Amino acid sequence: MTSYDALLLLSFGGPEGPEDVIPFLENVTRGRNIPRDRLEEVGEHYHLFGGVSPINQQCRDLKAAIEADFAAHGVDLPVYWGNRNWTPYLADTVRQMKADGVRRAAAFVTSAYSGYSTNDQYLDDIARAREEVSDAPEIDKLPVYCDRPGFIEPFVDATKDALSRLPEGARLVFTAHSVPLSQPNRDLYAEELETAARTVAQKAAPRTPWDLVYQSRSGPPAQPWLEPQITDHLEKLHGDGDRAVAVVPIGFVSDHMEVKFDLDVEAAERAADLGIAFARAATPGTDPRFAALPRHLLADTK
Ligand SMILES: CC1=C(CCC(=O)O)c2cc3nc(cc4[nH]c(cc5[nH]c(cc1n2)c(C)c5CCC(=O)O)c(CCC(=O)O)c4C)C(CCC(=O)O)=C3C
Ligand SMILES: [Fe+2]
Repeated sequence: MTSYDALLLLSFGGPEGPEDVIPFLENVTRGRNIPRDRLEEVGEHYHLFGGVSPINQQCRDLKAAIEADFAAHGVDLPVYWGNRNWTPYLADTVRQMKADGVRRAAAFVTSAYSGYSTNDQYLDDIARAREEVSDAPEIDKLPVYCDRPGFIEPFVDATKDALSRLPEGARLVFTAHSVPLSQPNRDLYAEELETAARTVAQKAAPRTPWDLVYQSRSGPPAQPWLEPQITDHLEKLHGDGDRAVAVVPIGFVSDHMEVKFDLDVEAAERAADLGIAFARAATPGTDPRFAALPRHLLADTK
């Protein structure tokens, strides 16, 4: 079905204990002009969870789910896992792949969209890791998958579920990670998010009004980023008389820290202060339809 001899699961990485938090944040923000205050604040988010980001376990679980999907469908490819910002570091994974005799791998990235942070930066990671390993295997990133059923359908079900936990008349608020307006491919990222949100809204609740907003901005306050921010938007909705929102993290594939803190703690608290009923939709995580996506994307390759 494919000329690849391995699948590489490529992700962001996160700390696995309190002593990892600062070195992890330094890795993420190296050369990126993030104020020290912001770093300390984000460090506190991780410490609230014992210094452990959920993202690494989610990657282990997703890797196991992909392996199970491959096994159930007769796809005989080993699955490797590497990260940009924490162990297992991508370069170490590439070194292991080479040692195992892998020649040509396809990379499935835990980010569904085009845009710099969501696509191009992962391509840079692959190029840099390959430079560190002599005679490294070839690695092709699989295509952006924000429009694929394996990504959309789990969100449709999760959106229906979140609405079912709320009173009548709830609004839908789709949310994604903000990026600086100066970031390359920012418009493409925002357009793809808009399309994904519209598709999920139409399938899950065609008559429910929806908005697309952003979260987790960092950078210097004077630097413009994609807006509105979710917390500001909750205030606006409150002013308009809305009293229930289902929040759908359409910009993410798992319930990692940006979901567990920025939505489940920060945005939920703001909603509670405003007297807005709040339900957060699950991300695809290890949904079998999502775990089948690497196989479907591979089937389209030569
Ligand atoms: C578009 C996008 C995604 C979605 C695509 C994808 O999933 O890849 C994403 C995901 C994530 N972002 C994450 C964590 C962080 N992102 C930061 C900083 C930044 N993110 C940015 C963008 C994005 N980020 C940007 C433009 C910055 C500014 C610095 C820079 O230009 O690079 C910082 C620094 C502190 C802060 O300022 O917040 C942290 C700690 C985690 C791990 C969560 C966990 O540990 O569970 C995940 C999955
Ligand atoms: Fe981020």
